[in-house]
Amino acid sequence: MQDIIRTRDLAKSYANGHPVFSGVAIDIRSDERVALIGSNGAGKSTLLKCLIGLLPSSTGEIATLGETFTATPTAAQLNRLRRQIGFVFQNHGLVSRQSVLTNVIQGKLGLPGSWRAWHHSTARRQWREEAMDVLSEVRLADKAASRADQLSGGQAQRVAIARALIRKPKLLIADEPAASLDPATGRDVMQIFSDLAHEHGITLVYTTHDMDHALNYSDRVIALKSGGVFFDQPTSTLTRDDLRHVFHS
Ligand SMILES: Nc1ncnc2c1ncn2[C@@H]1O[C@H](COP(=O)(O)OP(=O)(O)OP(=O)(O)O)[C@@H](O)[C@H]1O
Repeated sequence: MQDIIRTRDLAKSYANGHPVFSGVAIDIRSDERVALIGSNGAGKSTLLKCLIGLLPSSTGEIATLGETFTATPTAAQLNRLRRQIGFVFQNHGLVSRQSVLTNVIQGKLGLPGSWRAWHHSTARRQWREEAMDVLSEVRLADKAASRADQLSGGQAQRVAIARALIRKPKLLIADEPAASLDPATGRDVMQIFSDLAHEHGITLVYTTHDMDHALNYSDRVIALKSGGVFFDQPTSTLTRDDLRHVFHS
């Protein structure tokens, strides 16, 4: 299987000099679903951002989606990376006064011809159809005409997943996608996320503090602790006890 993300000897310190992590070597392959875990401040978000070129790393090499760079990608590399990546964050980031359909079509922004994605009325018919297809996949086709601020937290997060999917990404990056949801809704969102990534052959990398979300929706878990990778293992080989060691000294 092809490597989607590969790092060697990756380190990151912020301007204050405190190293967040060092010596990070990971290989994430095509179609894998990877949970990135670690305590608060372990460096999960920092690592995610470095991997996709949104933050400069301090030393080491990164190859993401075939773009190899040290510290930061070039503007052209960043452009190519953005076109192939879908993002979902803890706060869904929908435009509250716009319809669900418009929000999903806006997932096309940044792709060629995307000025037409500002509103569903100017979008290509094909994009409106694609938006309805991805809304069906997250079971929200009946909410297409609703305003985004009329949705529950779980529904909003499902729309955010649809908005990421319409980009037809090779890589989906999700920073704590279920952190603000109640347990049942969080499981529902993670299941949809994990199933759709698998069905579409998209590599999924998500961060979580929830041991069940790490164990139930991934193929592999990478744990950060004490400034480096504590373990990197197939999920099938891990127990809750292994995960507990990540969160306790
Ligand atoms: N912009 C910044 N400038 C300086 N230090 C930062 C900055 N962003 C994060 N840090 C520090 O880097 C470390 C890692 O932060 P990061 O947010 O990556 O951790 P995390 O594992 O994602 O945490 P959480 O689970 O709380 O979201 C923390 O000590 C944090 O205070």
